[in-house]
Amino acid sequence: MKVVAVLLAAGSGKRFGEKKQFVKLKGEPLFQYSLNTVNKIDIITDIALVLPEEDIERVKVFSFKNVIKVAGGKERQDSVYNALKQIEGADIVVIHDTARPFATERMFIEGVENVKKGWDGSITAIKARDTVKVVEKGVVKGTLDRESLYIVQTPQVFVYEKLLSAHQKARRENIYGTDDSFLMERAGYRITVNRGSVLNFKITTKEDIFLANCIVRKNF
Ligand SMILES: Nc1ccn([C@@H]2O[C@H](COP(=O)(O)OP(=O)(O)OP(=O)(O)O)[C@@H](O)[C@H]2O)c(=O)n1
Ligand SMILES: C[C@](O)(CO)[C@H](O)COP(=O)(O)O
Repeated sequence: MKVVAVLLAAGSGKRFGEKKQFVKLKGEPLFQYSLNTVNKIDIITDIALVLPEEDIERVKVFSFKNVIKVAGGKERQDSVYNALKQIEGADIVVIHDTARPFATERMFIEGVENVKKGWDGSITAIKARDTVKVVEKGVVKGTLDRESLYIVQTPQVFVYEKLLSAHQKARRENIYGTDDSFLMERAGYRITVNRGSVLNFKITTKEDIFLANCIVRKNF
């Protein structure tokens, strides 16, 4: 069975202020953390690393597994689609933001196992722990029922052919979402969740890289 990891590192880092995927965390570029984790997972056979087109040639990648480099697109969703087109023949695809350097092997493996059991997809998530309110123009409009609220992360694992068709449908309809599960949900597929962690946060702003540095240096 061909299980391919699509590692996304083609963002422009608008909220961070620079391309965060190349920022060094304890001597290694951020994107390399996800490669290191995926390299330890036997069930993942191949890797597609998605990079900004202008960086593809110069970026050095360390991996024991076969890695193809793919040029990213304008939006995250375009980057995923570019990778899907390059990995024809995959059975299962694992989509992961390299901006989440602390995703664990377990998260990848549980996702793949759920899909092998028959789910169309499995997404890493944690239950909401804070109270979530709807606020419009500074006015609190309501409080959501926390019991059914989950904070969603990556890795997200899908049946390859189904994710490809969900992406094609979204492109035909000019729909963009912030994750791949959204496209699968609107195409009617059944998605489950696997256990995430608060430590699997996304490096979005400079505050996040400060936290990540504390974690890798263990000085908190
Ligand atoms: N066109 C894009 C946009 C995002 N990503 C990837 O998707 C993940 C999540 O995106 P985000 O945190 O939004 O990264 P950026 O797009 O770099 O950040 P910003 O939205 O602040 O510009 C990251 O691993 C990022 O590299 C990508 O591969 N291609
Ligand atoms: C896919 C994701 O990481 C799940 O939380 C998130 O939706 C990416 O969103 P962003 O807008 O690209 O930061």
